[in-house]
Amino acid sequence: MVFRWQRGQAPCLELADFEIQPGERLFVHGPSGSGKSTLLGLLGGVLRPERGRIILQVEGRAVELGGLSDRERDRLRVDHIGFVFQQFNLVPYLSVLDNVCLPCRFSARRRQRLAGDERAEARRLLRALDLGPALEATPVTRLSVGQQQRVAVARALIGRPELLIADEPTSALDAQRQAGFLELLLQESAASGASVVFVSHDERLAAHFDRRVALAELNRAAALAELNRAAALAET
Ligand SMILES: Nc1ncnc2c1ncn2[C@@H]1O[C@H](COP(=O)(O)OP(=O)(O)OP(=O)(O)O)[C@@H](O)[C@H]1O
Repeated sequence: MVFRWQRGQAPCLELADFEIQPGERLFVHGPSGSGKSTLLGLLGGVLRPERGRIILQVEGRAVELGGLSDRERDRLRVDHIGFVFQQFNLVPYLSVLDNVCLPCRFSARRRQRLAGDERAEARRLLRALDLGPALEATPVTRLSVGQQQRVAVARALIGRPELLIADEPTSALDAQRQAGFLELLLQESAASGASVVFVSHDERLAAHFDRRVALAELNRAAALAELNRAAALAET
């Protein structure tokens, strides 16, 4: 699969084939600027590859993202993929509980999986992520960064999406809180059976996952750039 941000420029990503198993927790690492967020954008159908295919297994069907219209891709994303972004992207004027329930407002599929009781499930997730009832009605802007991160995880997991995509959600936490937060994220995603793709430049976090992969191992574009740099250095 090949992706470039601008025509005529070198590809940002040129990936060899790779697969993520259902329920597998994958850790992808690479230095800043190596294309981690770009990879997640492609997996989530927010970006389109120039060549190659991205196939998701949903409800026993193999769905190729490139074969869908924009609307179908949006629908697939909201029904089957949970995102945790670097900046969380919580809605500032909504309470904690309403932020967590938000995906269910847009997805009948997620509501169905919860038999329609999304507020009860939002509360269960918040408790599991160590956020007590006193916080439910609080506007998210009054939470600490660590609390906002956990709200973002609860929102991504509500309605049991098959895939959880997380983009450096621990970058603002100290080492001890990172470990606790990751345990919670992985426990909850395991409970809902979701596959997890988690990207970070911090390789210490890899031990928490089933499999780790360096983006450079997958990315021929990065490998080529590295070879060219090495060749240029050897010439000087
Ligand atoms: N919207 C964009 N338009 C053009 N180029 C972009 C855009 N977003 C990212 N890039 C470029 O793509 C490359 C990979 O960026 P990306 O954000 O995917 O890296 P990253 O590994 O996630 O970095 P970080 O760890 O700093 O978040 C960089 O060279 C970046 O400049």
